[in-house]
Amino acid sequence: MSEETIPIDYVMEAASGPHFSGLRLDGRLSSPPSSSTSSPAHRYSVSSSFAQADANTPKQPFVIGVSGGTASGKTTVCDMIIQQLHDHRVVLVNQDSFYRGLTAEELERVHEYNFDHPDSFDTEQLVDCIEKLKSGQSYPVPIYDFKTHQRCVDSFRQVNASNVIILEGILVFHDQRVRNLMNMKIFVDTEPDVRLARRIRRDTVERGRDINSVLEQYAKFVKPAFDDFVLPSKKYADVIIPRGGENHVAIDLIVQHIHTKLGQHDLCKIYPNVTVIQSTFQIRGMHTLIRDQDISKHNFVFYSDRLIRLVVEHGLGHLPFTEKQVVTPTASVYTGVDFCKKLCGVSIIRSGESMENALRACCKGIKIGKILIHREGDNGMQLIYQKLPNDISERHVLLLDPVLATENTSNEIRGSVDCSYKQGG
Ligand SMILES: Nc1ncnc2c1ncn2[C@@H]1O[C@H](COP(=O)(O)OP(=O)(O)O)[C@@H](O)[C@H]1O
Ligand SMILES: O=c1ccn([C@@H]2O[C@H](COP(=O)(O)O)[C@@H](O)[C@H]2O)c(=O)[nH]1
Repeated sequence: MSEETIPIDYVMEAASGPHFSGLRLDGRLSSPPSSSTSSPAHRYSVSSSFAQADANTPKQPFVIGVSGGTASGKTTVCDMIIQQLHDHRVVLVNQDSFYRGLTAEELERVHEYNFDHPDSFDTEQLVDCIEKLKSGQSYPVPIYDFKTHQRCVDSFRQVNASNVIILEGILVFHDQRVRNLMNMKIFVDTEPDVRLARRIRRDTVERGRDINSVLEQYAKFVKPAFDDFVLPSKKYADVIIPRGGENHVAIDLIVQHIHTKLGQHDLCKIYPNVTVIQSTFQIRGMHTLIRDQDISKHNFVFYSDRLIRLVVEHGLGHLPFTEKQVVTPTASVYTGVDFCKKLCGVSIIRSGESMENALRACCKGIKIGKILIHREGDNGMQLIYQKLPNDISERHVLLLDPVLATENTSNEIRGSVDCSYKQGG
């Protein structure tokens, strides 16, 4: 392995850091592995560069609060927003996860416990969670069990920092400290009788209740608390969605607004030669696979190749063409096109300085025509773009995702690009 490459296991470990959303296994390594062929300096600089990339993340996450009565369709609306924001990393935090959990005494008299009162939530912990996520740190969110009314003692959901944080719950607008953390507040407004019907079905099917206890709890606690706390907090909403998840128009408008706020399109407006390759769940699925510390080397190479192929194909689509005529086996003339320039591939580890050096080294005598950004790794790449030298002759540069900077890329893929460069550390 050359001085400039980094062991795959380490690259993947570093890449599983806090710039990813979603679940993360507890107890993952966060320090470099002890046995490795790369120099300690290399290993240290990769580790610190990831931490740095996080601290330097230019924008704070966009925090959306979604409130509404029980069974109004909050979760459904959140799922629809997440689906439509597929090209951004989004995490969903449920206020329910911050239920305090009942003491033995309270459990004995569970029918007298008011789960709809603000005091039943640990709001300090909820605030701490959102503040940490906003500042780019990950957070161990508790797991609450609606059947036992307890939190799991030995497990939690490790939520990582993301572009968008959605906080959902009946009382997320009640406390001013929580409201102040939000950039957008949505209230899902559904008729009480529809909500009650849904709640009866959901609580008997999913939460282990019988109809009588659901109705009793509804009359004693749920409805009064809705009138006292949930409904009055509706006035804080920026957007009210009647009919919840059925309201596709409202959800489309909200998603459009979030896209604008995240400034994805502005990047392309400011830098006309930047092209962002839209992410899809399929692409993110492959990124997830290659970053998994348990992936086999064979699968790592297989999925890396598939990802690189997407970038290469996209890059080829940006090359200029000239007309070319060929003679077919039946002796007719076919007028087609031929590339008139070549691609230059650059694989970069996500670090401001080393990326710049990589580009400078790679692009000596080359003018950068188009820059392709693969969304999964675009933070570092936006950074480097702003520092690019512009005194170089004409060629196209293709930036591959940093985690793919290994020597395992297949020859077939390597053959698609004119020149490649590997930079580690
Ligand atoms: N538009 C809808 N039509 C029919 N059922 C729905 C609709 N929206 C939600 N539901 C169902 O109602 C129940 C509660 O919805 P959910 O989105 O979990 O509400 P909340 O998060 O506000 O409690 C779920 O069982 C869900 O499948
Ligand atoms: O142990 C518990 C905790 C909560 N509840 C009820 O849940 C709803 C809130 O959840 P939604 O998904 O927003 O409906 C709240 O009205 C509580 O009454 C519970 O029954 N048991």
